Amino acid sequence: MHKIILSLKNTRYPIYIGNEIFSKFPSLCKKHGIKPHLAVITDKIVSELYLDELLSILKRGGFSPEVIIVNPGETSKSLSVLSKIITQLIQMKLRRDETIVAFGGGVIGDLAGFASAIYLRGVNLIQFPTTLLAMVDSSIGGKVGIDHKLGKNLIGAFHHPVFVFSDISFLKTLPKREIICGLGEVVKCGIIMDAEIFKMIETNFESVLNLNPKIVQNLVLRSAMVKSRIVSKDEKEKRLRMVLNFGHTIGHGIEASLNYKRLKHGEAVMFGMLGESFISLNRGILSLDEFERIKRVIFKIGVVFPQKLLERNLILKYIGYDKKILSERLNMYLPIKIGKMKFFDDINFDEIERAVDFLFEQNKIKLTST
Ligand SMILES: O=C(O)C(=O)C[C@@H](O)[C@H](O)[C@H](O)COP(=O)(O)O
Ligand SMILES: [Zn+2]
Repeated sequence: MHKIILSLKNTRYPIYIGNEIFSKFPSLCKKHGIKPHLAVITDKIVSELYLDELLSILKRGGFSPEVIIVNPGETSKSLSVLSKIITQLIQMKLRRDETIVAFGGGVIGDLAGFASAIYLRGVNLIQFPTTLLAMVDSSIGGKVGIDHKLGKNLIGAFHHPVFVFSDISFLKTLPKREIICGLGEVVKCGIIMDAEIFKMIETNFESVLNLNPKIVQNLVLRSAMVKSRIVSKDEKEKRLRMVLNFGHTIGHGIEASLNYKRLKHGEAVMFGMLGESFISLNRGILSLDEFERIKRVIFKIGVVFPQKLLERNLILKYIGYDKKILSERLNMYLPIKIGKMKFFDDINFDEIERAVDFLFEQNKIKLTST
């Protein structure tokens, strides 16, 4: 089992990563002083696959878990679902020094994480990600929150977990589409900071998709390290952390325009990365060669740009509501080569428009997953 320490100004916490480490979970909870009474928040899919096992290993370890189950999918990141969760937490009398375990993918991590940030003004959180996307990205760094109908993650907080527990063996039951979503954030880590990650996907794509444990564990580890390094330098996204938003300005606009249906976050981010790389290409700061590499990898991953469902102007409208734009000017990091980004504070909305138009021109993008 590997351990990465995320160090922040006021706290530090470990990210445990390994293959088939599930049984170690209760002893780690004990090591971190977790009280016996805890709330596991999960979704219907994860609960059908893994909840019995989690509950039995927790009970065997001396814990008394209670469970809250929500519907899977981004639409659960809403005020109404959050409110139901809070009601259940009150009814189960979860105390301030007790813990919520976010057991699931990115939606559960964000939603249960946000519940843990606001319930009784904050209780302990353990991030137990079960999807690739959650393991490499959303479980790390403390961003928790829900969506508003006008935009993604517009309501939220920074609330760090006591620890993150990533067992890559959970990926065996993950649908290919979810693996692909996670790969979106992995590719992002490659482009923004670790060219080796990008190369691994370029050259070992089939092994990654077939979940070769050695390669997958390496990708999860390297991506978690990229994320930890960035968050530890800029916890509250004053500047450097904005690099993790690569692909998300356009990506969030696409997701919101579809009302968070049809395209998943990681898929939308892939199109966002392609669009935002196009801005770099147009500015002459990214070579055509590097741009083509990015495009090839994204096309190879084979996500669908559901042109027929998308409306250019709606996407642009939602991009305009994005918090990155709401706060001040259009600031963003753009790739200048694979593995290296540069910050710009002079992006104008025309460039975003042209990038969105470019995505619509990519007729070659296969319609495979709708
Ligand atoms: O942790 C971060 O910082 C990120 O930007 C990671 C993103 O991949 C993630 O989707 C995040 O939730 C987006 O945050 P937002 O502040 O742009 O809503
Ligand atoms: Zn993301």
